[in-house]
Amino acid sequence: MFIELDRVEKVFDVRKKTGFLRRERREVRAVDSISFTVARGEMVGYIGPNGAGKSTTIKMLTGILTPSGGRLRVAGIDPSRERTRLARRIGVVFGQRTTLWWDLPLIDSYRLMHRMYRIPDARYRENLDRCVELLELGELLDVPVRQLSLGQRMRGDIAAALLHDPEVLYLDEPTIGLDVISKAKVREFLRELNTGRGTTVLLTTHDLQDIEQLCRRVMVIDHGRLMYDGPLTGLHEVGESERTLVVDLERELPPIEAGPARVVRVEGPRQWLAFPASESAAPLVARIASEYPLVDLSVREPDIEAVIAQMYAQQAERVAERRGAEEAGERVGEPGPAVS
Ligand SMILES: Nc1ncnc2c1ncn2[C@@H]1O[C@H](COP(=O)(O)OP(=O)(O)OP(=O)(O)O)[C@@H](O)[C@H]1O
Repeated sequence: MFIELDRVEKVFDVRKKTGFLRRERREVRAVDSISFTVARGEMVGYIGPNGAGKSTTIKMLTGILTPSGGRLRVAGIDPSRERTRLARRIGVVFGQRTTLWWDLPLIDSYRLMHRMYRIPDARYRENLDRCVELLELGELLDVPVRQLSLGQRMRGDIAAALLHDPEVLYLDEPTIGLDVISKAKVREFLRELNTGRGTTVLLTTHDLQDIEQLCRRVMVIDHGRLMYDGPLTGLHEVGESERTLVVDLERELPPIEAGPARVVRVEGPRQWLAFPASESAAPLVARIASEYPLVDLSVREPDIEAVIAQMYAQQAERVAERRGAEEAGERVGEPGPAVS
């Protein structure tokens, strides 16, 4: 397998100021025992709500962050140990940030990368020419990056990530904020990259159409846990299975025992318990209230369900808009009364 994660964890130690001199320490379990594999040449969607742990996973895959536990390999390499060696084989695009030099013309960023990454001349030329052609960058090469539109800059960034011919490309929101035409260009390019060149692609996005048009497989992460791994068609099943009870206790205590609910997260005196969505929360709440020093409590629907519902709603809206536009077009095109 090209990418392998075996019970990978990332725990952040966060210190929060709670008083003049007091600081509270708490753990954030950003990635919680995630296991998956990706074969060479696959294109996989990696989705989840804000704060689910997507970026943390990608940062571990690139070696920027070291896992707190578990085993992780990309092309047989342990990313955090051999980050430089791995860097030659991977490409990364963060939609919200650019790796390009803001004040320089686009081509100068590419020239700098050519030298910085010691890309052999022939390979650099060939890759640059291909990206310029397919991403339609020809007229943009002499334009300073700050003057590019978001869509142009994104295409520029994708080219930058591919100049050294990586075997795998990680994309974090590559179509965010782009207009319909730019989105289509980026998607078309990624499809060609994956099918034509066999580049493995891991795609993080909030846009269901990205997934629909590009990925046969999608992985869903929520609260650091992998909730679903399979074809897009099965996605609606996600989140239907469990709800979460968020319990605030008077003090830090060992994990609450209240089957069938199970504690999935503890942060100081706050505990999160997952329980089957089909069951009523009332008996569970009553039991915890009688056995534990309870301060506050709330029931949370799965975030991921909301995200997926939103993704589908947006898509439905787009379809409705398109239909509306088509119908309006038909009306305009309808023959009017004959004029003699
Ligand atoms: N350096 C850090 N220190 C402390 N906590 C962090 C750090 N980086 C991320 N976190 C926390 O880890 C959790 C997962 O964050 P992450 O950025 O991986 O989520 P995400 O799924 O990429 O979200 P988004 O869609 O908003 O980008 C969040 O609770 C976040 O606050």
